[in-house]
Amino acid sequence: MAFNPVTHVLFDMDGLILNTEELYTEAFQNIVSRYGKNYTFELKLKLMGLQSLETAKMIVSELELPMTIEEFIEESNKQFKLLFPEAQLMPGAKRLIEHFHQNNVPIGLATSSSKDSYDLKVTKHHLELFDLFPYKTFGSSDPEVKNGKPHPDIFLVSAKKFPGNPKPEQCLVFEDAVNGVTAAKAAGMQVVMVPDPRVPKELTNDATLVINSLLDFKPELFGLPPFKF
Ligand SMILES: O=c1[nH]cc([C@@H]2O[C@H](COP(=O)(O)O)[C@@H](O)[C@H]2O)c(=O)[nH]1
Ligand SMILES: [Mg+2]
Repeated sequence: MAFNPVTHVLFDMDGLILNTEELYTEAFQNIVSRYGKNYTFELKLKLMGLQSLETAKMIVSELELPMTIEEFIEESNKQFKLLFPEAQLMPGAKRLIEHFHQNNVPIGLATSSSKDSYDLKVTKHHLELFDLFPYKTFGSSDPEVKNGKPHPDIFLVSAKKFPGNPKPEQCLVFEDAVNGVTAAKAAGMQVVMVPDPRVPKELTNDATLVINSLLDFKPELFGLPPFKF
């Protein structure tokens, strides 16, 4: 399959740059275990990439938790404070972000996380890397992002921040989540998916390209500067 050349790149964060998907699973399992429930991967698949309020609503209702949305959010925040500061980088993320930076490819962050959640995940260990993103959009706290992924809003808002006003087809998105891939396609962008190995293959079909790890990405496929070694 032939890919179209691009000039700009947008990165998802959770599960793509940082291993925070594992940490979300741990955080939510810790809460729902109190009620003898399971935070299954099937449920997680549906809400990965959604805005945080939507996520909380869905978990409380699908698992029929005997607590309010507000209580669930409060308990989640306690878990996140413990777990997120130790988030680790996913394989190849640092190499790829630094490569684009060094080669003057404009990059933006398009995360569904709120700014507070981003701070918890990034401030302690990863500030230097995330400082390489001149443009960042926080989908759960940016009023311009009216609808979360799988709606296209976050990628359109993110693309608008680049100088020169690139068209959607000039932008390449990196995503791990099915909802993120749907959002990127709806925005008219090509999308490289790096899914969790548990994602059923038929749910990856909409991605322009599926790879196992960011280490496998070849920028020249999309007309971007290749790795020299
Ligand atoms: O197990 C989960 N995964 C992901 C999320 C949601 O996904 C968003 C992260 O998305 P992104 O990959 O766009 O940064 C978070 O804000 C969170 O609401 C979640 O709640 N639970
Ligand atoms: Mg993600």
